[in-house]
Amino acid sequence: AEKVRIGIVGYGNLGRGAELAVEKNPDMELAGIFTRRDPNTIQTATNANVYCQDNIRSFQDKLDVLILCGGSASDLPEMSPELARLFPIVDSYDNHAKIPDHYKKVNQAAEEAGKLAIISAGWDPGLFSLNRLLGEIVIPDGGTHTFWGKGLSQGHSEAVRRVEGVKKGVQYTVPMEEILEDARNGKGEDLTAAERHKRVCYIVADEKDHARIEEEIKTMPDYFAPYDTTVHFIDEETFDSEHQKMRHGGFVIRSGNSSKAHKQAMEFSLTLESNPEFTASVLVAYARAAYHLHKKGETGAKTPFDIPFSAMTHKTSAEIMKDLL
Ligand SMILES: NC(=O)C1=CN([C@@H]2O[C@H](COP(=O)(O)OP(=O)(O)OC[C@H]3O[C@@H](n4cnc5c(N)ncnc54)[C@H](OP(=O)(O)O)[C@@H]3O)[C@@H](O)[C@H]2O)C=CC1
Ligand SMILES: N[C@@H](C[C@H]1CC(C(=O)O)=NO1)C(=O)O
Repeated sequence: AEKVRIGIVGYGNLGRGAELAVEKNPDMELAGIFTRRDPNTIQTATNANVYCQDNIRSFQDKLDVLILCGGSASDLPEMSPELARLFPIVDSYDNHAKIPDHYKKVNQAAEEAGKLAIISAGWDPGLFSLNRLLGEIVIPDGGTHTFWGKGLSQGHSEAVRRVEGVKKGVQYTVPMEEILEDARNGKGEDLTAAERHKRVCYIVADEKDHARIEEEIKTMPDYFAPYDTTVHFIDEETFDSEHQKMRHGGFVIRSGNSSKAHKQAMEFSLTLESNPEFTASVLVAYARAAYHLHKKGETGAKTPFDIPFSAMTHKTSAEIMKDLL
């Protein structure tokens, strides 16, 4: 059977993860990696073809779906609507406060072009969103708790790297343990994410820029402003030796009452050795769905809530029926 031809746009942590994830899916092949940098400077893990992103329009008959791996802070708001006009796309846009705006812009572009776009795929937004909704559906009288980490948030790390003067940077999200325990006992359901987590950044930058960079990070809307944030400035060799891992994970807990007599609880958790490789694996599954749903004539922007698992799997409907038994 014909393979789904994938294009990866943006070769950072997520792009490298996507390159490896395509290899794990026999019904897919990597048509090419597109970058805004000089393709000759890019070393890939799988000897993939690397092209200038400016030339992507000429690939319209050479690939089926684009997986957009740019940053949510400033790349995807421009790229997703622009590329949704040319190809079916999947993105991982994760600035929660601005997802409705992103959806509107991408939907308009995709509808005008008669293309399908799946936005905000990944794990949060993404798999955690699906489990938050499922929890509300099956335990209507209850509360939902989301915890991330301790681990490296790619969205927050990419956002700090975009601050002028930051040479290297990462952000770790740290859940408050005492609140995590309460959540398991159904307490604290009205706490905000900022009341449940601290954010800790490690930055390499010139001393003269430290005060400005710290201020810009701590006041950054959506990503940092509501949180208790700590910014550490370290030298480059410490950064290179201590901050290369991108572990992450977390929980979605829904707890509540099915009657006066009984409490119920539901929990979905992730333990990730590589945040980018896991996220990319989710994006590849949504790329499969984008391909099949687009072929059926579906158009416009979709979120993970709109995508049936049956479109995300390579298995036939008879095979997934067997999975139910
Ligand atoms: N929804 C979810 O659950 C998740 C969402 N995400 C999203 O994924 C986004 C991307 O994360 P991540 O891949 O870690 O970000 P990176 O900073 O690694 O990459 C972002 C872009 O920066 C450019 N870039 C990468 N490395 C370099 C470099 N050395 N020099 C110059 N440019 C570079 C690349 O574009 P180019 O090749 O064109 O230069 C790349 O696409 C995040 O912003 C986050 O929002 C991530 C995890 C989970
Ligand atoms: N979008 C996040 C995925 C999870 C992690 C996270 C956080 O640590 O704040 N929020 O959502 C990422 O980019 O890693």
